[in-house]
Amino acid sequence: MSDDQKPPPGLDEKLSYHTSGGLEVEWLPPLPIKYYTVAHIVQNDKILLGYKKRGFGQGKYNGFGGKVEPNESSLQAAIRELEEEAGIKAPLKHIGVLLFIVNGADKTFHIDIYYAEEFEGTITESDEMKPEWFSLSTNDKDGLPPVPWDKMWDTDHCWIPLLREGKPFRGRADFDKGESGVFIPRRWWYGLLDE
Ligand SMILES: Nc1nc2c([nH]c(=O)n2[C@H]2C[C@H](O)[C@@H](COP(=O)(O)OP(=O)(O)OP(=O)(O)O)O2)c(=O)[nH]1
Repeated sequence: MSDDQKPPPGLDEKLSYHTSGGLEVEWLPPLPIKYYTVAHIVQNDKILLGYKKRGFGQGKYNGFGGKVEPNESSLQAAIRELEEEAGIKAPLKHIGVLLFIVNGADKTFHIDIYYAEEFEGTITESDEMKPEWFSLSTNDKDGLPPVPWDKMWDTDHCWIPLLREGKPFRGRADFDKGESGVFIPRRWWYGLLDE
């Protein structure tokens, strides 16, 4: 197996190589794990994302999520965060894991990634997120804007398309933090879970 095909430290399941980058640098050393969630509504060719108004990742578009609290499961946290941040309830399905590490930080983010094709309730803006629909298709018929990749976490383009296909995946993305506080992707790897 060539170096780029080999899963990174921390991903122990049986995976088929999907994509990678930043191979010229080493993976960052392991750090204690903290659990997070991120959830998306995906309906055919459209995806619901939120513009993050404050906190970590401010100014970026992302799915809805946050920290898993001590007395809840990851799925419970994902459902709670989706309701708090977008005002809706959805039958979320687990599809991916992203290990996210920032150079110089004190923890590894283990991010459980969820999606659902349906939801209940009215999509509502919250203090933290402004929800908006985007098109995953290159020739959208509904007049929706395309997914704003340049305003999202770098490397999300590696796995967002897998949500539409319902393909389980695992990945790792290490980032450096630039002087102006921008996050610069350092090394990343994504694989599909062997079914
Ligand atoms: N799509 C994507 N999401 C990421 C990446 N890195 C990263 O931390 N996230 C997500 C995981 C969490 O949903 C969110 C960080 O959690 P947060 O900062 O919102 O958590 P929080 O404690 O403020 O949230 P909360 O529990 O107070 O609502 O960002 C990434 O590379 N891609």
